[in-house]
Amino acid sequence: MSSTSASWTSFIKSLASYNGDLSSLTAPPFILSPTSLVEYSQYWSEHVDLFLAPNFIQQEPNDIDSVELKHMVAVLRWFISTLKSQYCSRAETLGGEKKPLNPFLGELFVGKWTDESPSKKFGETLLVSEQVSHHPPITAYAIQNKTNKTTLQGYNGVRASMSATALNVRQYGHALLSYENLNEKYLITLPPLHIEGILMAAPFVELEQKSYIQSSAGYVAVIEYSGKGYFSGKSNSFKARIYKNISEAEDKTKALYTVSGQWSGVSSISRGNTVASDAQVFFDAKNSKPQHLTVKPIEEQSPLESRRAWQKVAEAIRANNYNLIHEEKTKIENEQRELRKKEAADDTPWKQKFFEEIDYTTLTEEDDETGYVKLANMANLSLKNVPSGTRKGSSKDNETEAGSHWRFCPERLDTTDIVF
Ligand SMILES: CCC(=O)OC[C@H](C)CC[C@H]1O[C@H]2C[C@H]3[C@@H]4CC=C5C[C@@H](O)CC[C@]5(C)[C@H]4CC[C@]3(C)[C@H]2[C@@H]1C
Repeated sequence: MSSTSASWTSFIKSLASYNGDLSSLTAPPFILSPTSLVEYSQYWSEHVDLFLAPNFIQQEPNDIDSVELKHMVAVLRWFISTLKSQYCSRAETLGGEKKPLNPFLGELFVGKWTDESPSKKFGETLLVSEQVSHHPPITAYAIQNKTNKTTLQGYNGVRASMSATALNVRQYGHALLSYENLNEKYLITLPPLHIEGILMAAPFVELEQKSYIQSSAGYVAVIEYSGKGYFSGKSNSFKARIYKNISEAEDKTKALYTVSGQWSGVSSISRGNTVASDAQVFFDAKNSKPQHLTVKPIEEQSPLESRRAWQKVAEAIRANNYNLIHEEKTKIENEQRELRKKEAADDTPWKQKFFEEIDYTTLTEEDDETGYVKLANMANLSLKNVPSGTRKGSSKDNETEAGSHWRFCPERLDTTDIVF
């Protein structure tokens, strides 16, 4: 048995006593990614043209659909376009899903997408991603395009549990998309997922159950996910239906549009609630090259920036040098422990740079300028700190703890010394 499979076998055995904290797992080096989880926020905008598309969609003279419905279809297309980068990019570049580096409190990842449009109508798009919590791990992010007054903000935390053969992951958090010029906002929830293939040491992500996109214009998209052996038998499958509002979503025959196929491949769209034979191609993930963001060289980065902070660990992982990985990781962990001790002694707790914690259960729709409360109420979603997309009153809407969420503070971006 090779050393790899020997270490993987002992790793699988360790999973039997998995305690629910992913960072506590000491996975063997070949399953470790040299990339920190704080970098995953970039996967929300590797198709900048689709992210900005609604800004360039106007009402046409003999349109059947309202312009808001046309924008809803465009936002669904952008969302579907993010999934392959979010959930398959490690499999494509590293040969399989990997365990990301566990970001330290305050770790930053910033970058920008340059304007690749022929007419230069996009302008620059900035990403700021910050580890706002270490226990539990929570990453908050904002993607801002000032030229078209378009901003995505959101946060993500995961809770995972092992079943016999898969790691089941519940995502906490949401994304909020705002098109200021259109006076439209969208709430996007995050689907549950599971990691299959762990026993064969070839892990990959499969999305499951449902997620929602609620438009401030009332339209709502309900997306159902499935993998091999479900309704289509293919991996990475989904069926999305757009409805006039959440109450009409109770009846599939009221769907205005139905989109179905593979989020990592081709999907098609047709009117109504079935996918007709003359369905049009909706999105083709395999033939839409993602645009990677530009990150400044490590020597120009601040000590809090991810690729500079983890540089030595990332090099050790790429060299498959287990002892050096452990040595360099321990240095970072000890530094962090010392910082926390000093903060506790001086009573100067760490302050998040670009985001603030917020309890939405205390806000009325009018008070909440992010628009989250109004959109969550429109979609009948819980405001509490429960798995993303939990319907109000459902069995999972049971948390007693107040709704601790994270909100972007755009004004802090204007005064920061961080260089993009
Ligand atoms: C089971 C223990 C273990 O370490 O096995 C190693 C395996 C690679 C499986 C565990 C890791 O799998 C990784 C996949 C990661 C998710 C991938 C994409 C996203 C979307 C992004 O927008 C937010 C983060 C999220 C949900 C990642 C969260 C962390 C995951 C589950 C990693 C697991 C530790």
